[in-house]
Amino acid sequence: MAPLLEITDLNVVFQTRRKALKAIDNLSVSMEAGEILGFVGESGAGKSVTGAAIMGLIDPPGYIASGEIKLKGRPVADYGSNLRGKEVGMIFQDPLTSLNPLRTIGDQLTETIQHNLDLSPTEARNKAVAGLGEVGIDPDRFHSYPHEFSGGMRQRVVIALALAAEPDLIIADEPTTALDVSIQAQVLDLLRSVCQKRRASVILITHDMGVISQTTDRVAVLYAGRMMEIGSTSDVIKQPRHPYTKGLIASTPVLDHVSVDSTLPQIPGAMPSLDALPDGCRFHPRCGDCKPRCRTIIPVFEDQIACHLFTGASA
Ligand SMILES: Nc1ncnc2c1ncn2[C@@H]1O[C@H](COP(=O)(O)OP(=O)(O)OP(=O)(O)O)[C@@H](O)[C@H]1O
Repeated sequence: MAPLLEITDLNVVFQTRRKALKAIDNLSVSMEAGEILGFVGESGAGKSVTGAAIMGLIDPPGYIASGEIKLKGRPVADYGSNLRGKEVGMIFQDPLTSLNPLRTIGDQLTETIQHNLDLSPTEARNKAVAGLGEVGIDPDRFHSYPHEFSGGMRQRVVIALALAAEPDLIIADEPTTALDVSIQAQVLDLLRSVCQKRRASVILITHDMGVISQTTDRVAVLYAGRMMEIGSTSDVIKQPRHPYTKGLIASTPVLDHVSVDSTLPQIPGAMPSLDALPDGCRFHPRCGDCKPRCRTIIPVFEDQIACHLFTGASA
C-alpha cells in the first residue's frame, strides 16, 4: 500500500529580483497512516514552507521547482479544491486566522461538516455538538463567539474544525506557540488523542524540541531548507547524532533537566539567510565538530542523516 504522504526530492524556490532562493532543497520524506511526524528546526529552517507545499499554498514569488508530493498515492494537485479541509486539515498558531469572529463556533463547525460530508442539517448539527465534546467543549457553548473563549479553548475549537471534514492528515503549524506552557501541554495531549481516535495522521511543525518529545512518533530535523536527521522521536531525543539536533536538544530546558534559572547552552551563531548560504554543510559555521570537508562538500543524506561524521559525501 502507498504511504499516506510521500514527498520526493522537493525543491521550493522564491524568486527575488536579484536571484532565485532555494528555501527547500531536495527534501524527501514519507509518512504512514496514523503517524505523528514532527518537523523541527529554528526560524527559517523551512518547516512552514514544506507544510505550505503539501497544502498547495506556495504562492508567487515562490514555486515548486521540482519534486513530487503524493497523498495516498496521488499527486496532491489531483485533489483540487478537496485538498484543503477535506483531505488535509490545518491548524495554525493563531486560532483567530481559522475562525470567523462574526459567527458562533457551532455555526462554523456545522457549516464545515455540512459542506464536506453528505449530511442533513440536523445530522451535521449533532455531529458538530459531538465534535466539540470530543475536544472538551461543553455543548452549552455551541452558540458562543470565538472572542468569548480563551486562547487554549479557541485552539480546541480549531482542532474540532480541522477534523470536521474527516481528513486523513492534519498539518499543525506551531499550534501551541502562542499559549501558556500549562495550556500548551493540554492542547498537545488533546491533539494527539483526538487524532489517534480518528486515525488521522499529523504533521506537527514546531521550533520546540519539548513539543516534539511530548507529541510526535517520528521527527525530521530541518536546517536552512535541508533535512539534517530523521528518526523515531525516542531515538532522536535519547541519542541524537547530528550536531544540530544535539544543539537543539541541549538548548531545550525540560529535555536536558536543567533548572529554569541556569543558563542553557545555545547553538552559537544564527541560521543563514537564503541569499548567503555557506558552501558545504549549511550548518558548518555553527558546528563544534566541523571538519575541513564540511566547509566545502555537501553531505549526502544517507542512513537517516546528512553529516560527514556519519556519511559519505556528494560534490
Ligand atoms: N514569501 C517568501 N518570500 C521569500 N522568502 C520566503 C518566503 N516565505 C518563506 N521564505 C523563506 O523560506 C525560508 C523558510 O521559511 P519557513 O517559513 O518555512 O521557515 P520556518 O522553519 O517555518 O521558520 P518560522 O518558524 O520562522 O516560520 C526562510 O529563509 C524564509 O525567509
